[in-house]
Amino acid sequence: MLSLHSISKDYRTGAFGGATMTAVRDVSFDVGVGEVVSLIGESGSGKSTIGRMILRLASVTRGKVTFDGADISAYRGPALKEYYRDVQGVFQDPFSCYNPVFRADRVFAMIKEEYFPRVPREEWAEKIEAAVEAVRLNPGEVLGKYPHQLSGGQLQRLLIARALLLDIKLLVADEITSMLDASTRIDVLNLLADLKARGLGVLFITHDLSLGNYVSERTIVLRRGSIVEMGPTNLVFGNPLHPYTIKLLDSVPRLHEKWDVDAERPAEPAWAVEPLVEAEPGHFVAGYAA
Ligand SMILES: Nc1ncnc2c1ncn2[C@@H]1O[C@H](COP(=O)(O)OP(=O)(O)OP(=O)(O)O)[C@@H](O)[C@H]1O
Repeated sequence: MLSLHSISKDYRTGAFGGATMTAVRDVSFDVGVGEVVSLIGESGSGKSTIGRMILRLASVTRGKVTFDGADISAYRGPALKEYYRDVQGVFQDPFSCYNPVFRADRVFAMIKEEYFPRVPREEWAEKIEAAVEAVRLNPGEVLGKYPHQLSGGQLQRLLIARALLLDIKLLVADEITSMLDASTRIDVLNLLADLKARGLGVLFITHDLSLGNYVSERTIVLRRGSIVEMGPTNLVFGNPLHPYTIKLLDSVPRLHEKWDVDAERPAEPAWAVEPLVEAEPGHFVAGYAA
């Protein structure tokens, strides 16, 4: 379904844009139909940049992203609109996606105008109810409410319901649980399991290793823009082989801390991007030597 072919992203930095920094380097992976894949790494490792490139919110500097075999960079106008029928993103901060002046379900009206202008009002109302129920919300409790009358978890689920109205094939979920409290977080994770059961593919972007372990069948560990380890989640968690993954697993309680680039650099002067080696079937580790 979705394939990343050696994609890289350079950002221009410096006062006059004269310098560049490579935020993502030679990243390749696939997300299959109905597959949940976790993309894990510390803050600044390039996870969101990858999500944004998949969603066409950031350009790809080198390499390409294909969906069902077609290069997505070529899509313009109607073709891009069709792409968004298949692929949608949900992000960290649900509050920022709503205008406090309007009722929260206005987000559905925008989809109707754009994609379903001719669907009759009653049929549309039924579609909305079904989508809202699919995200484990009670339509009577949430429809017609203003954003401030709903919780972060409810707002987040309404955004997922909006994506479901389009009958998408892939959801890019970027830190969708990080602003939720612990119990709501579990609800949203259970919801992802439901979505998977419906055949939806999910790229679950998180800095929280334990959440990745909970939801995904495949895990990709990103470090400074490069993949250091990837494979079936049980192997990556049960038999981590790259020193960075081992360190991440050891430091689970501290993962929310901002990664301090300058503080870490002197300790690892010789760090380089190493090619991925298949250490055991399906389990790839950068620079692995048996
Ligand atoms: N628009 C931009 N211009 C310049 N640099 C950027 C831009 N967006 C991101 N970066 C830089 O690219 C690197 C990767 O950022 P990115 O947001 O992809 O990381 P992340 O792993 O998602 O981190 P977080 O979990 O904090 O969101 C960071 O060093 C960031 O400062």
